[in-house]
Amino acid sequence: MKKPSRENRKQTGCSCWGDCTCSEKAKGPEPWYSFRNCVTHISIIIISVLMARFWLHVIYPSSFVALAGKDPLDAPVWHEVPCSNDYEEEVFLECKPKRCGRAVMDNLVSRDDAEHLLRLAKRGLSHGGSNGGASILDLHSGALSMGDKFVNIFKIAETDDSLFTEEDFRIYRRVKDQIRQAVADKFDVPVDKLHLTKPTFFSRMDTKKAQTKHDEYWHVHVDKETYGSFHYTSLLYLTTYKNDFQGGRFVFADKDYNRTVEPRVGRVSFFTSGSENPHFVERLREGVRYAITVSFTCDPAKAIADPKIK
Ligand SMILES: O=C(O)CCC(=O)C(=O)O
Ligand SMILES: [Fe+2]
Repeated sequence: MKKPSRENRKQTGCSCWGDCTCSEKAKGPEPWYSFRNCVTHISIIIISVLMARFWLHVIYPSSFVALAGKDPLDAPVWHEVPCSNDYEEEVFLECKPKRCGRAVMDNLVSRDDAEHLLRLAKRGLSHGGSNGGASILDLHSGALSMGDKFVNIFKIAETDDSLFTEEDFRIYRRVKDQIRQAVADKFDVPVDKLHLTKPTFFSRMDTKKAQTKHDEYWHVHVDKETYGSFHYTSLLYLTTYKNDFQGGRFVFADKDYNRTVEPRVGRVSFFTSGSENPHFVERLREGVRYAITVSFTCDPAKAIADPKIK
């Protein structure tokens, strides 16, 4: 159909922009832009926007869903995911994951123990701390972040008798054993086949600008690749999201959604360490976040001993 002149359109009242019923009103020649055209074009635009949103979501899953929100859980959370083939070549038949996924529990570790460990973490880390936003204290090797390096906390303890007590280590071991038992139960592994491995450490994260790669805790990673020996990773949170810090949620970067675990004092989260569980910690916007990463391996050659007062 020939496009009418502007003059002609005025006469027929056929300007769909703002008047989509023009074709009904129009007497005379059929309008060049009818009501039906208008509806078709608007539908195409809506469908295109919805499809673009869908594909963007597939390529960049930006939607966050909470696996475990900040409030106390009534019951443990379990989210099963298909295992990656990361374990196929491995020989630890009784121990390596037969099923994979993530669990979150609020009633495993007592609040008293979590608070005791928080005081221990603060005391230890007060003797060091990185220049960037992430510091660690490893009571097994003694590694403590200091500036952009590490020092040995046990050297510092030699000159400060009150730094660690027997009670600190007793609680640390008890909590580690509670978590180990829960991992063994959930993944159906004989508990004596699960060995503590390194690194197992306290972490402190804050809003300081990163100075080294160690400070950049917000990158998606797979623990089995990053740390080598891990089969099961667990985390015990010592501070609470939104009360003690903003940002800092733990995030499983799944293909469909980012699934979050919001830290709270005493909350334990554990998961299989392969590439079925890529994850990161959201950047902190405010406050300070404390946690312990407790790591387990099936490989007896990679086992580490419980920490002791030196
Ligand atoms: O602190 C956390 O929530 C996670 C830390 C982490 O991903 C790790 O230690 O590998
Ligand atoms: Fe990790």
